[in-house]
Amino acid sequence: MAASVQVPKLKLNDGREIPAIALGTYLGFDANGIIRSENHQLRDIVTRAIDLGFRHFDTSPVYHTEGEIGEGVAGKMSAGVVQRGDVFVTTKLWNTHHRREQVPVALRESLKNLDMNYVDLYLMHWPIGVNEDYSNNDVDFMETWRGLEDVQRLGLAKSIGVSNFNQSQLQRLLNESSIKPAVLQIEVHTQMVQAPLVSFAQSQGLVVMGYSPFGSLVERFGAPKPSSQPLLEELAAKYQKTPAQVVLRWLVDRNIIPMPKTVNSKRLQENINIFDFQLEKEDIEKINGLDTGLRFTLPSFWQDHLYYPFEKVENPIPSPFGK
Ligand SMILES: NC(=O)C1=CN([C@@H]2O[C@H](COP(=O)(O)OP(=O)(O)OC[C@H]3O[C@@H](n4cnc5c(N)ncnc54)[C@H](OP(=O)(O)O)[C@@H]3O)[C@@H](O)[C@H]2O)C=CC1
Ligand SMILES: O=C1CO[C@H](CO)[C@@H](O)[C@@H]1O
Repeated sequence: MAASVQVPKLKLNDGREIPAIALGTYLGFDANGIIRSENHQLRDIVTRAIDLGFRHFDTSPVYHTEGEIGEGVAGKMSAGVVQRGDVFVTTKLWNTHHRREQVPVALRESLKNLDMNYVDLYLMHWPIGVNEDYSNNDVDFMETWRGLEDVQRLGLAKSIGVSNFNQSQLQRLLNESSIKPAVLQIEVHTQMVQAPLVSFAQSQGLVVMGYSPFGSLVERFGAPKPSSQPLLEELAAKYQKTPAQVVLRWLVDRNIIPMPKTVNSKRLQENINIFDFQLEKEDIEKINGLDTGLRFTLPSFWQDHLYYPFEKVENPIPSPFGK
């Protein structure tokens, strides 16, 4: 059996610590909507991940993976491998629950799915509020934030933060919040380097979590495979690592928490074996140079929403959620 990796931790502005890599658990999307785990695939990968040293799991009620994360963690707790305090669980508030009084209701539902009595980190998934039928509403994300402050005070979430906020939204949140956000979760990969937003958030004391770290590597939307990216191949040979490991380390060396998703045991092991090397500064800069500003998560169907965080496009894609 592979040895367990000792994952370092970063300090949050609320005094707590957060493991420096998380396992992503969004299984993707097909014609039937969000793909669900079958045959306990996700529970088993969480179990394996704990054996390998992963201690941080990222989910959301829209991923339908909270239940199997809870089962995987509970199994390892029963086996005496970890205690609840050794594991860091991040989940998110979905857009249909942005009114202040809906926040504890939504989090209690997530806790029921997880079979836990608190989460380590609760993130506002988007600054965008929608009604049950997915029509837009104009609930101010500051109202929603008051709800996140409430659940932290109630002890249901140890730390709170946001995802998919742009810089001006984050600035407003910092100006108007009673409890400052501890984390900003955004898309970060070699084609979406996010230098200005990352440095702004870090300068304000937030820890940045980078989602879709392989966004530009995997073969989707015609993007090249890792092996076809000459710079990453070259660096992989230099550091005796794989291109995927070089990319994950590039995030770690920028003090960003990578959150790679895999349901493959071999790649799981590959993705956590990144704490025994470090990229030289000039190599970090070379990778920064791959930036094209390409977003994979671009929900342009929400672009007429008052709090849509990204640039608008000419032809918005149809919404996969209701109307
Ligand atoms: N806050 C937000 O709005 C968002 C948050 N997220 C979070 O971030 C996580 C990660 O992002 P995600 O979009 O899933 O994409 P990733 O960038 O993690 O890419 C996942 C893909 O990469 C493959 N892969 C994993 N490891 C390797 C490797 N070592 N070499 C080659 N290919 C590999 C996976 O395949 P396989 O499984 O077969 O290995 C899968 O196809 C999500 O799971 C979710 O938790 C994601 C999107 C938005
Ligand atoms: O986290 C995410 C992944 O999937 C969701 C649904 O497709 C996205 O909206 C979201 O940001």
